[in-house]
Amino acid sequence: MQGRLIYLMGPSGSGKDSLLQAARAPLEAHGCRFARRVITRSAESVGEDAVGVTPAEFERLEGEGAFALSWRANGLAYGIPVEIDAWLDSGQDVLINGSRGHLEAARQRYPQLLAILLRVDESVLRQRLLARGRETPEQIEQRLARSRSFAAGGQGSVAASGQPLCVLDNSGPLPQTVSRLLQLLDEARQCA
Ligand SMILES: Nc1ncnc2c1ncn2[C@@H]1O[C@H](COP(=O)(O)OP(=O)(O)O)[C@@H](O)[C@H]1O
Ligand SMILES: O=P(O)(O)OC[C@H]1O[C@H](OP(=O)(O)OP(=O)(O)O)[C@H](O)[C@@H]1O
Repeated sequence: MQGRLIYLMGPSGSGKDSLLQAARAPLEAHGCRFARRVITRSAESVGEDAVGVTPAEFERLEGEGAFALSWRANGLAYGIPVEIDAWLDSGQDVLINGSRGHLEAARQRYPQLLAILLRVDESVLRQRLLARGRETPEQIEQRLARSRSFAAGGQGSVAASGQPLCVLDNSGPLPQTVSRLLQLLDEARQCA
């Protein structure tokens, strides 16, 4: 049986990377794989364990078909390595850090994907982004504005497609969100 693509998305600062790290061990114990993203952001930048490449390298990799999914946002390019297809084909579930803006394109390629939207109140988001210190205050405001435009439910928003979407709140302590994620994935497995 084909594995399931679990597509985690949410605004900058909602805790995607923290959740991926915290849930990694229990999910790997269940055979779930984690894709390492390729990003045109310097490798030493704070945050996730991604492969940092130059824009030219990214274009070359993309042209060679190295990515199962790729998108541009926040002035950066992001790629999910094509090796996830072999993992899915061998029946393993794969969890990725996705983009709200790319969700519909991702569904075209993976119609069975499980979409999970991580959310946090905007005031908490701003505080977390400032505390993380990876972006400038101006970049943080741009990310918050991007988030508001998705939340408004207009064209291109995650809510506009009418497709199933699980919402996971990360306003509370991270261990609580991890438990809810594991529970949600268990339920989804039983429905599959
Ligand atoms: N549940 C939580 N409670 C408190 N702080 C959190 C929680 N989840 C994430 N954070 C913090 O919020 C900041 C943004 O989280 P991060 O995982 O980098 O978000 P994202 O990957 O979605 O941008 C980080 O400094 C992280 O430590
Ligand atoms: O369409 P969106 O949902 O806005 O997503 C755009 C991009 O922003 C996030 O990445 P990134 O790691 O750069 O940002 P973050 O860690 O600040 O969330 C997310 O993982 C997407 O790659």
